Amino acid sequence: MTTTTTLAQVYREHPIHLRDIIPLDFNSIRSVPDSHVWPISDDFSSDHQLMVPIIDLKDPNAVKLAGHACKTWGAFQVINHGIHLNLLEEVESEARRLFSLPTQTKMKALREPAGATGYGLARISPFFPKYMWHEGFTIMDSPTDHARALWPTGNARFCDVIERYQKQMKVLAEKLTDLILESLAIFREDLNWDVGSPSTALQLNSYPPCPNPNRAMGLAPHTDTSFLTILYQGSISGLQIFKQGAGWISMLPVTGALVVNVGDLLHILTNARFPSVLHRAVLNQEGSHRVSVAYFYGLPIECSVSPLLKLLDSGENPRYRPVTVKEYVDIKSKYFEEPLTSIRI
Ligand SMILES: C=C1C[C@]23C[C@H]1CC[C@H]2[C@@]12CCC[C@@](C)(C(=O)O1)[C@H]2[C@@H]3C(=O)O
Ligand SMILES: O=C(O)CCC(=O)C(=O)O
Ligand SMILES: [Fe+2]
Repeated sequence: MTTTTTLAQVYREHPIHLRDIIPLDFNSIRSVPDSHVWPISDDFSSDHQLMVPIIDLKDPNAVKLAGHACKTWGAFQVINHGIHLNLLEEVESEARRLFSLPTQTKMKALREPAGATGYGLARISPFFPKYMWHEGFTIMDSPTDHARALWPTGNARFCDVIERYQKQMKVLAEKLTDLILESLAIFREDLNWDVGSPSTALQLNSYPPCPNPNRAMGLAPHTDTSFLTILYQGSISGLQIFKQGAGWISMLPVTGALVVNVGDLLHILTNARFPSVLHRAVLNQEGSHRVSVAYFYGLPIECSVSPLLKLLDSGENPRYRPVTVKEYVDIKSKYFEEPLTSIRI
């Protein structure tokens, strides 16, 4: 019998300290403690007029537009993506219901130090000197075990909504992957992706109202360890992407739209032609409770990823050595800064 590693198992090999998992009790806090104060940055509230592209998936030019957006922005928003607004609203409302539970209930689903799923701070917390104004809930595969811990009875609605969302996100992620590959004139046969099923994860993010939103950080700058990420951010702004030469740019919410981010695996595959986008979440000035839902779509864990030779111009060398997804997740868990530099040739 062959045993296949899962994404959750890879993260299990990188345990983190409980103090980097347990969020603040945001309900009872009246001021920002020093542990959560970040240096003031003038670009917290970006006022750039630049607009990240919004692509209609039914547009006959969608392939070209997606390629251009990946190249120049590393992100775009999609409309007409086939996911009903109803389901988006349901998943947001289930996320809100979860994060509104009393702290001691949420602690029943706390992520274990050597675990990948459950309630807790973002995995990247240990890499920053200050804590984030954030609580998250990570789901890989089935939501049932954690849901039962939170709601011993009456968890059917949560599980039903999450499972429907996971299924539909997978279909959309595959559609977007085909679109992006087509923009590069790459066929699936050029790839070695048949070595297992895609590695996926669903992350519910919560940014509670903050007494001093300019001094705290929602989610610190990072790139996603995925091929692509599909994010639903509801109607409250907070997501910013970093654009070389322009700085931090707000990704303004568009009703029913989904944000697509280029992740590190697509970056490696395209030899940085489609660079993974640095992004962060800043806090809401009006004191609203922001919630977002991210679906990480990755390649099979045993899949080897390297720059596609077909994409290289004459004289262009591959910048990265081949890595398996497992190896890359390992590297990123150890060297959060510059993980891509550590695999440079
Ligand atoms: C499949 C993934 C992707 C993870 C790790 C694991 C589960 C949770 C994801 C996030 C979600 C929040 C931001 C991030 C940076 C974090 O801290 O946890 C993400 C990270 C990554 O993209 O690396
Ligand atoms: O909440 C957001 O807008 C960003 C979330 C994010 O970047 C993530 O979950 O990886
Ligand atoms: Fe992210």
